[in-house]
Amino acid sequence: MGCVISREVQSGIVSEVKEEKGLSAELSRKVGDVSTSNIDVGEVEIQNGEKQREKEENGSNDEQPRKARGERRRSKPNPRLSNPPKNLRGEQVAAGWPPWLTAVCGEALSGWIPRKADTFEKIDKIGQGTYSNVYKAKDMLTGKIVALKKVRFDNLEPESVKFMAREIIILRRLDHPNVVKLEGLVTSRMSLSLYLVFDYMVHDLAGLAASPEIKFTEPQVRSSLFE
Ligand SMILES: Nc1ncnc2c1ncn2[C@@H]1O[C@H](COP(=O)(O)OP(=O)(O)OP(=O)(O)O)[C@@H](O)[C@H]1O
Repeated sequence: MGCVISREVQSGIVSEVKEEKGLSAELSRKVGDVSTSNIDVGEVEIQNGEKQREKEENGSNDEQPRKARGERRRSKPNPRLSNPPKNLRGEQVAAGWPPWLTAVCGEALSGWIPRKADTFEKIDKIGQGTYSNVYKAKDMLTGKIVALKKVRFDNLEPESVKFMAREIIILRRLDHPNVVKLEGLVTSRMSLSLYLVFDYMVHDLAGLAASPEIKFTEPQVRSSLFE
């Protein structure tokens, strides 16, 4: 995302209806197993708990040869060590996020719900980046004008997904008047496509610099070079 310096409106949070089951499944497979169920953890705990009780009832605890310390820890799971990230992913998938996205940037999604693509009306294509096309659009829920950045995934390569995930994670953390704000994401549970929703900026730095009418002051030049 280039440096954009003129803020006009804010967007709402966003999601999409289009279902792309095959592609989504493929990407999930490539990005890694993002199973959202915690059932296996529960079963292990119950089974081990029952085994432990049986041993105590039979008084057979001491009959077993002592295992190495590390092995004992692995065979007796601590209920407090259940996997919170998996729980979080489960909640996020239930909320409508696609598993492949929660797998790569789940932490950056917290507090958001996905918006549907049909709640935006595209007005015009306004730009293109390395991994994206950018559209001016109207948020039909709020009436605000936003910039929708449609991310392209190159042959479902995990690297391009991770690249996009890094951008989301960093933008979600940034809160600075000179950095355009990421307002939300448009996607859905079975979808592969993803739009980032930004405040719409009337101008960008490159456009202003190219304009003969605009003269930057020295402090402005210093500041933009620093950034
Ligand atoms: N929030 C926005 N408001 C208005 N126009 C925007 C906004 N975001 C992007 N654009 C336009 O879209 C163009 C492409 O932006 P994008 O952020 O995808 O790519 P980039 O930062 O130029 O390149 P890269 O993808 O390599 O980071 C920008 O140069 C700008 O003209």
